[in-house]
Amino acid sequence: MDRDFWHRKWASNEIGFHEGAANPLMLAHAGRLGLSAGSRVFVPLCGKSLDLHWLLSEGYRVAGAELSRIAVDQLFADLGLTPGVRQAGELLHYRAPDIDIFVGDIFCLDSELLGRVDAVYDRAAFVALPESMRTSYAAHVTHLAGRAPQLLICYQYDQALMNGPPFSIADEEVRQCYGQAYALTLLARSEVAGGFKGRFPAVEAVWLLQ
Ligand SMILES: C[S@@+](CC[C@H](N)C(=O)[O-])C[C@H]1O[C@@H](n2cnc3c(N)ncnc32)[C@H](O)[C@@H]1O
Repeated sequence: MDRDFWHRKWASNEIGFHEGAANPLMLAHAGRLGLSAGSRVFVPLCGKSLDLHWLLSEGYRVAGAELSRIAVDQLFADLGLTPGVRQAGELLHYRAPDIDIFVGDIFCLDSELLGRVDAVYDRAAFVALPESMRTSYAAHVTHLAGRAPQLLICYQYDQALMNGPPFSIADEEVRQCYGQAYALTLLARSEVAGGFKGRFPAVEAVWLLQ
């Protein structure tokens, strides 16, 4: 998945991954991240997710990284916020009270620019990347977050039935990518209602990384 793939998706509004409400698994399990008012949650590959709206409404601060400026413009419009925008190295930094979004390749983001992170919420980010990128993505996010706890949601399905993204992630891969830096707890496995894209069975696995 190169950058053009995602830019094309946003340009043609082919964003089937975007959910029309806050993610139920996040709502069910975010409590395990030990957040308190003012905690800053990093959402890698955030798109224009309504999960960010929910995090803000709960009194948390949000930082995100997203390749597409279309997505981030829509995110701020949906939030009813007018961001300040500045160039930050190779990235654009969109900011408004309690929210910072870094627009560009997440691999250009460093921990100094990102700032304090109390937790990471990863939905449709790790699973959006091909296997060849996932090890370096996991290491990068772990480093950016200073090993802050993470809530990670992964799909599991028969990869022979569909090319990703989203990709199917075996438990073993989560352990390989994150097991050195974190203690891992599998919080839940949840059947995707009606199957994946209505075509075949799939499960979502929710991991807590501490
Ligand atoms: C499957 S979408 C998920 C978006 C969001 N997490 C959600 O739940 O709706 C993956 C997102 O990652 C973004 N993306 C892909 N590669 C990226 C990269 N290298 N750096 C930053 N964002 C990237 C894409 O533009 C896309 O919006």
